[in-house]
Amino acid sequence: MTLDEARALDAADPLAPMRERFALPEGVIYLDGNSLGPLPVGTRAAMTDVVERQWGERLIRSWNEGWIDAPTRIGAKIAALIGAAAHEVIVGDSTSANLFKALVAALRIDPGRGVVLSETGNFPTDLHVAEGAVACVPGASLRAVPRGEVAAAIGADVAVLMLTHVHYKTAERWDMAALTAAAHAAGAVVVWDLSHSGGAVEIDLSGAGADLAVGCTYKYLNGGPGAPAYLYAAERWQERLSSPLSGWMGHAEPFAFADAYAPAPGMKRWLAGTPPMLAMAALEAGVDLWAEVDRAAVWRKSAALWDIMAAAGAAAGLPCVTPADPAARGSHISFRVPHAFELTQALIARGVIGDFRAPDVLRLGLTPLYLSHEDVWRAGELLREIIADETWRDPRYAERLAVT
Ligand SMILES: Cc1ncc(COP(=O)(O)O)c(C=O)c1O
Ligand SMILES: Nc1c(O)cccc1C(=O)C[C@H](N)C(=O)O
Repeated sequence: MTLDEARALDAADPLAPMRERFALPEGVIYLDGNSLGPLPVGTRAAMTDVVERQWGERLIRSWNEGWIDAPTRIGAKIAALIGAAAHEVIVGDSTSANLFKALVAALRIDPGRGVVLSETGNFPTDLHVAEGAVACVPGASLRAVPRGEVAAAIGADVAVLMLTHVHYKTAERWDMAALTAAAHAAGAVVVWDLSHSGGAVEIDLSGAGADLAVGCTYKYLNGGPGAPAYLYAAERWQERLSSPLSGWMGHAEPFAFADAYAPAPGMKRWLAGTPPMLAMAALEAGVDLWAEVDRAAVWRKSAALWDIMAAAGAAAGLPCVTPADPAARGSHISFRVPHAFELTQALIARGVIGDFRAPDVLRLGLTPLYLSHEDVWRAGELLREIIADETWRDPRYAERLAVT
């Protein structure tokens, strides 16, 4: 790929105007939208409105003027992105907390089965939360096996298969329909973590016959740092499952102030406490951008950006750990290299922000809403340069950071 070819792709790119909707700093090529999405321009006005007018002027009346329904309203918008029905998704709490709720609820379906099956090397919070969830359910236990052994390990004792659809480090993608079918055939349910796939790849929860899913909104949905996460429960499970975090906002009648808990119908039962409205407002502004784009164009562009960076990585001699088949991966690309940390820091010093995942992965997020083909081409050129001239060996780039 030449610079002119990249520019020709940009000239024909139907998503190119979306770049103006993000407040990205000058001189930065942002390849970390898979960890923290950038600020949408519209979020500023949304935050001003929620603070100045909704909170400042309308005060508590705002709960009846759109706040109380925000978790289901925003959930319905996210549902459209993940192949769910509008009434199957709710927004609230963190992905970690939602995962806990989903796992405990799923473990309680059949007390005769107690195993949560997952993969070793899953995102740490998934395994940590599963450890905590099994400790809350008598007879339950966690079994994590290497990725290649997961399918064969779905035995009669498995209650829940817990998988991250797109792997945070390698971007490997599970075949959602196949794994869901395999789990169902063995009598288990599946909890999918969509954190690295929501807004990154096409998802069809309904088509896959999915049971439960959770996902993060501060990555590809651009909801802001620590934005509330989402939880999906297929309609067929909604009245049978309830949340172990049985808080008042999940009650059928929160303002009856009853002593005894009675779960709300539908998805509201998964709420625990009061929704964080400032964060909800930012999230909604990010999610609303998705209504304006042709999603098929997003997935196509993601594959084109990937090809540009894969070619640059190959030219630089970097081993790629992300599958080449677009159907088998997410929207980031990862290279395994012993000096990945230093390379990441050297790139950041030159304006290309990616990230490092310990111990040896350089990870680059390819987000079609605000990256051009030229951006990715330039980032690839810089990567080749830094490797060729060995600037990454500068001792400054070895200084460790608390958050990577
Ligand atoms: C697969 C996966 N699950 C969950 C999370 C995050 O969970 P939380 O928002 O609770 O920190 C991340 C990233 O932070 C992730 O990559
Ligand atoms: N949530 C994060 C944070 O608070 C600080 C730094 C990174 C994150 C992340 O989201 C990490 C991300 N899930 C990952 O895939 O590595």
